[in-house]
Amino acid sequence: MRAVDFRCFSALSVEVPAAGALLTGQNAQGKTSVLEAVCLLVRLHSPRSHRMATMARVGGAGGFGVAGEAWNSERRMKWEPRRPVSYQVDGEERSSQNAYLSDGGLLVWMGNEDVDLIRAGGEGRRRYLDFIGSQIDMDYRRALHRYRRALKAKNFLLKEGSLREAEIQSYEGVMIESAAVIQPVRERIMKALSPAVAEYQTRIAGRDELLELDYQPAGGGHFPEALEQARDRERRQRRSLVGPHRDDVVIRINGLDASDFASEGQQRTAALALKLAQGQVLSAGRGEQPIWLIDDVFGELDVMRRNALMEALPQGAQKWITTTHLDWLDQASPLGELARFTVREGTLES
Ligand SMILES: Nc1ncnc2c1ncn2[C@@H]1O[C@H](COP(=O)(O)OP(=O)(O)OP(=O)(O)O)[C@@H](O)[C@H]1O
Repeated sequence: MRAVDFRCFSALSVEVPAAGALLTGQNAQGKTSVLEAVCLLVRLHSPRSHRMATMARVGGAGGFGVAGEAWNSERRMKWEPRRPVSYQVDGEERSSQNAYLSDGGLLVWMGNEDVDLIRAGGEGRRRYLDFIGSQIDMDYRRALHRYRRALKAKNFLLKEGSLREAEIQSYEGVMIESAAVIQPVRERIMKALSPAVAEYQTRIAGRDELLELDYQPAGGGHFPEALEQARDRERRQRRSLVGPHRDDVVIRINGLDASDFASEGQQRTAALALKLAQGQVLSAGRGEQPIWLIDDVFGELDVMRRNALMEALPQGAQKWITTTHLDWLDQASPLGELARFTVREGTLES
């Protein structure tokens, strides 16, 4: 993988074997940025920022580029201010993000902030579902994009108290069409996730802990009717109140809502279980292993969970793991075969 003017790296070049890489370094040296570059190359997406401009190196030429071999093809993306983003596969320009991603690879990102999937509001859980849906189903990705655009336009009109009712209704038409793709896929994903998450929770906790996922589509899954019923309220409150952007997933452990009742340890275990299950559903959906980007997780876990996580990660999959120290790594561990690098002030040494 190579990157130019990306975050703190003026030039980054790293050859990684099929097993993956273990990146060690103190805080603020560039470890997460390496994972972020891989994430961008594979999914054109950063878990840290929606704004490409933040990824261009401060003090650099203004733009950035990322390139690398993945899935038997050479992939490149280049971002420059005020220019269309360039996406290339094997030297050929791809016209859009969708075209670039259509034969791209799968990916799971794990980080300590994953605990917010349990603790925080529904937005993170929707993003978690969307990340799966967008990787296994291009129609889902397209529908989500259309839905978001129509929602934004509708909210704009509602906010200005606009009387352009016909226009609002045409955006609602697009939202209804897109929701008819989004919600059934979310439901399917939830069905595939539920047993996997429950199994990982018990495995990582080391005891029986019943973890249940309960998908709650906003409006009870009957979007057009819910929209009709919410019409006056939406006009009064000047914003969209129903639809897939309000769907949620309630997570219960032993019958109790995990955000309110689970212990810190149970929540951390559930976050790991959700990500492991994400990987399982992705590989079942596409018949190949995702790349695992694991940011600073191992050093923060207790021995039992760390060992359980190590064993639960699929053996054949490529893993990129960052850590500030290697005290936790047993030489006999399956992660021992990963290539090792030290990250120091925006440089990488083997
Ligand atoms: N666009 C940018 N240009 C230059 N430097 C940046 C840019 N964005 C972030 N940085 C800096 O890059 C450095 C490395 O950040 P990164 O998050 O990759 O570090 P890290 O090694 O993962 O740290 P930690 O262990 O604390 O998570 C930080 O000092 C950060 O402020």
